[in-house]
Amino acid sequence: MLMCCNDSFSPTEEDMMAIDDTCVEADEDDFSTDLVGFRRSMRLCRRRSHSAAHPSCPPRCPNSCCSALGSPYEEVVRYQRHPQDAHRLITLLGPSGVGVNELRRRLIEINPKIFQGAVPHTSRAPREYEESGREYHFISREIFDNMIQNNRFLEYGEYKGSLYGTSVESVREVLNSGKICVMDIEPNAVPAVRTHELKAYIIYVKPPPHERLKETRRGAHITTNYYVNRPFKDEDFQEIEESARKIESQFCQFFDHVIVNDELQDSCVQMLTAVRKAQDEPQWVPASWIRPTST
Ligand SMILES: Nc1ncnc2c1ncn2[C@@H]1O[C@H](COP(=O)(O)OP(=O)(O)OP(=O)(O)O)[C@@H](O)[C@H]1O
Repeated sequence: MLMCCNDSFSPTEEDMMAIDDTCVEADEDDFSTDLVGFRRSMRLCRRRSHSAAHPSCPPRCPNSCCSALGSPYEEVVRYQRHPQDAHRLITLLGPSGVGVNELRRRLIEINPKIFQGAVPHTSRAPREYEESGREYHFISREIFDNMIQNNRFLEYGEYKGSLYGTSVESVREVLNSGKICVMDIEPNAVPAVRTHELKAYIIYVKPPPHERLKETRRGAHITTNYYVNRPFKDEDFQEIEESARKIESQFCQFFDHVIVNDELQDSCVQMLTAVRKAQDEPQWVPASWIRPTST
């Protein structure tokens, strides 16, 4: 368990042991196909996802998102979250297959009293064991479309004929409960989460050098558009590396922290430290988050 005093926390020896336990448990975990499907459907659909905020941003966007994407410069100021303020949204970003989902899952597993994911929405029918508001908010396609029109999603996409998306409201719900919301995003959602309200802290998950990538993923399995849980192949590593290069070349200015996902346990420790710093220590953020400009 993590200590959490006055909204701050710091990993202790016990936390590190919890990380060890989590890692061992997770290694031994044999995820059911359904659970894999649950985790994957959001991520796979995100590969073809859209960000709701981008097209709707006014020319002088107060969120400094669109303008920052197109400009090499952005005015920044030092910001420290007040203990009474909502936590910053923690977002994990990285090439598909690098381990973004694994890290997010482990972080929440380490201390679900502190970390939580936002409940996504979907237009697909619930399965027998699913409960609306727990796995997903199950809504009709019509309502989903309506929410898209009203810019209620941070990102959304279609997978196997159903829509999936994460709404600002779902993230807000977690933040309002006092927990730290952890979300994995696709690059095109960067503008949507970089807002005055969410103050997203973006952790980029980077693949390690080629040989280490191959070595560490020797016993691991990947889920692609066509296969659930098959061993990694050389082309997967090449795809991860190629995708990493593209993300880095286009989005590196938005990375608040970079984790090279080599050994999982090290990555978990690094992630905990980064998350604590994001919440409790001064960070550079866009000036417009602190002094929103009038439009
Ligand atoms: N550091 C690591 N060492 C060994 N295996 C890892 C490591 N990180 C992740 N994995 C494994 O790699 C596989 C892919 O990870 P994960 O599902 O988190 O990928 P992802 O980045 O979310 O991509 P996708 O979009 O395909 O879901 C999983 O089986 C995971 O357990």
